[in-house]
Amino acid sequence: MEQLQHALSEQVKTHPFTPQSPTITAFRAEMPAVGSLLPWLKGQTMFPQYYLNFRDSARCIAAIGKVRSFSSEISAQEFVRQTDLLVVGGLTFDKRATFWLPRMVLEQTDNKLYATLYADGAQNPQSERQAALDAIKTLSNSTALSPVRQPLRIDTQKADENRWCAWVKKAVDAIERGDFTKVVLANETGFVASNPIDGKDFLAESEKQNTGCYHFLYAENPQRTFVGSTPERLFARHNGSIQTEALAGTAAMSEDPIQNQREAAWLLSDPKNDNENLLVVQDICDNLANYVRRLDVGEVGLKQLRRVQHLRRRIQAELKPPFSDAACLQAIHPTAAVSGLPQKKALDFLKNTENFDRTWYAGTLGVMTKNHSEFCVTIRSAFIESNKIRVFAGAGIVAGSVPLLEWREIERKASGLLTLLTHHGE
Ligand SMILES: C=C(O[C@@H]1C=C(C(=O)O)C=C[C@H]1O)C(=O)O
Ligand SMILES: [Mg+2]
Repeated sequence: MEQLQHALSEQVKTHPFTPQSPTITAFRAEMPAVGSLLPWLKGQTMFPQYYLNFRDSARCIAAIGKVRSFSSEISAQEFVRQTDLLVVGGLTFDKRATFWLPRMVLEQTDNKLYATLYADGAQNPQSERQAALDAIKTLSNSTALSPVRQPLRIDTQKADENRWCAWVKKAVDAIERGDFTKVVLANETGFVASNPIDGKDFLAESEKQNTGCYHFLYAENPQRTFVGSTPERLFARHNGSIQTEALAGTAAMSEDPIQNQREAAWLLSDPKNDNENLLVVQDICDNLANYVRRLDVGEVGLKQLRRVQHLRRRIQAELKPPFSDAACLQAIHPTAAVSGLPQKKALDFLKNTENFDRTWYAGTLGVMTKNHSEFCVTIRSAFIESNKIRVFAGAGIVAGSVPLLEWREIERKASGLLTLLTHHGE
């Protein structure tokens, strides 16, 4: 990190910081890859803080501070197109957009660590120079990660087993009446721990145990951190190609490989779960239709995790120019994997049934650049506030859904995060 500090200070010292230049300057430096970026992030006091460890590559981003903000996906995209810089952020479940250009971004790939520091020419030159120098100092801050295991006590639950089963029954009745074909109900459960839970420690433990996922963290301020480990991609775009997927339909996973295989065979042949998945395929394909010139849906496969396994169909498409991330976000989020189908009817049902605001749960977080953008779906997630944690989990309700089985499904999904606190790691 000293290497990065030195290289960046040299650049900042010689930069003119001309008054009222509208442009953003990016100062860049690189060094060989280090271990996890989470100890660095844990050592920071600058907010917002953002972290995204990608699912299918070694790429990982950690960012602090904010130089510019964008309250719509369109304005974020315009900025990215004009400047060729990166923005981070996303959309809440109900599509409120928050994107920003951070002050400092660390990006790690297989073998390199890149640091980029941004300075805004539209700001006062003296204060921008100072802000840049302050950001460079953060590179030497780092706090060792600590274990997170501790006793938890359940505090509040938006739906207990009985209420959940009533919600599911109401949904199945509405499906039988023909109001909609799928709705994804969710629950929020709050727990109290004896000591404060550190979001970075928690996520580091999740990275160890919940492999095969995107790991994300977003903290707007020191009081509240949104974290999670999701198996689900919203989309990844490389120039004009996008890769998305229908991830829906669930069976149990345990430490018993024979049992897991039995569950997998059942999942792959169960019509109710296949229907859950196919409705997501239909939703994504219909919503992308206007923006693509070719679209392929892959064969059904399995996405196996620590506590659950899912059906997955990969979807690959060629976008029509001008390859718009904003259009993709608006077209497919929230997919029928987290909302339902038809969407409007399903969302109305959720508004009248769920007794909490989802905010960032089942939203999307990612990064946007001119040529490459990637967003995950923020399920398997939680809010951490001091010694309290609120965990979210949902399940797709379709014709044939059995309330008690859907209850077990959401309890298993939530356990992916909760067992990090309550069980012994390896
Ligand atoms: C809504 C969630 O997961 C979604 C619902 C699934 C299902 O019902 O089978 C599977 C994966 C996700 O599409 C969640 O984990 O909160
Ligand atoms: Mg399900």
